[in-house]
Amino acid sequence: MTQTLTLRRPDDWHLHLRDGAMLRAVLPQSAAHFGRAIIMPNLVPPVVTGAQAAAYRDRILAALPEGSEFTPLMTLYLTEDTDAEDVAAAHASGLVHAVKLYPAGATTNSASGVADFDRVRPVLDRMARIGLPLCVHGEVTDPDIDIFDREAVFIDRVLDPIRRATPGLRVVMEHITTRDAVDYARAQGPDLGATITTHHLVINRNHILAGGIRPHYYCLPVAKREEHRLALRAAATGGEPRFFLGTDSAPHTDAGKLQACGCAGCFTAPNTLSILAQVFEQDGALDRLEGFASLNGPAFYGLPPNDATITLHREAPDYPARITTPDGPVTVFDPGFDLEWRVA
Ligand SMILES: NC(=O)N[C@@H](CC(=O)O)C(=O)O
Ligand SMILES: [Zn+2]
Ligand SMILES: [Zn+2]
Repeated sequence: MTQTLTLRRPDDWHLHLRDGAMLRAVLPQSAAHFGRAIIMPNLVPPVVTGAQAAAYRDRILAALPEGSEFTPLMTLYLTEDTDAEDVAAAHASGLVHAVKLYPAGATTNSASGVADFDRVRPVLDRMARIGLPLCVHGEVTDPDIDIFDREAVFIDRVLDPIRRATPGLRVVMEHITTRDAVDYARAQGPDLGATITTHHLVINRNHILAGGIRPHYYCLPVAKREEHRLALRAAATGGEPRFFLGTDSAPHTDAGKLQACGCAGCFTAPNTLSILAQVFEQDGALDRLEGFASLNGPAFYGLPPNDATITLHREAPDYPARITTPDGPVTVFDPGFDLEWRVA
């Protein structure tokens, strides 16, 4: 039995670091294991302009623990008023690596997102020309659409039409949760990638709702039926280059999660790699973990893989059930089974 696993240092292609005290509390958790991360721009107010992204990057760098080698890769939050010139300049300077599309109202802090997709057409056309990827939260917001169908309907009604109208646009389907998304992604060319979270490889909707409601498993897009989880497992562990890790680690305080209308998001940064090693081993694919976590993402984003490596040992990891922050405790995602791999 393999006792030690060494891989190129992984990257996280979808991460929420928040700001202020929460940023300082959660950043060390990601910086301990990951080389780089695509930083989500859904702050309050959102990170819309290049100047705001530069200032946010500076706050992240200032919050990094001494000696840490973590590089934040910044994104811009697409609004109906986004200026294509500003986006292009922020990309050309090397600051911005993607633009994030939130359908207005789809998820946490998405009120400034896009409702009328015609209004962002000039920005999308410009992005296609300069090769800047669009990261997409893929759920429709129509209240008449069942929440478990919102991803599949988004692919048909929004994503595919946008891609047809903007040839050459590079798109990342973020945090996919359905067999429909896996099948769609597989049928596209190399200008389409898809991130998969750690928690969607582990939980289905029963984990949230059966035998009592478990708010710490509630995230968006919400976990679906078991058949969808199995499709995601096959996609993540199957070695196809279009699928890569984006943890969507999304910290909320327990007070925010545990209320009558609780926040969406799972905080997985502290134990993501331990969980992934176990998931890949269960599926007989330990040799493919490096592709998923460390190679496929950089290849899509046109960056070299990290030179540094990370080693895991077969040993129970040691992480707290919740971390303390000045804003209150934040519960770490519980995979529901004992973990066997520890990051050295
Ligand atoms: N995934 C979530 O459930 N929440 C994210 C937003 C997002 O990624 O949609 C957050 O910012 O809390
Ligand atoms: Zn999202
Ligand atoms: Zn997210």
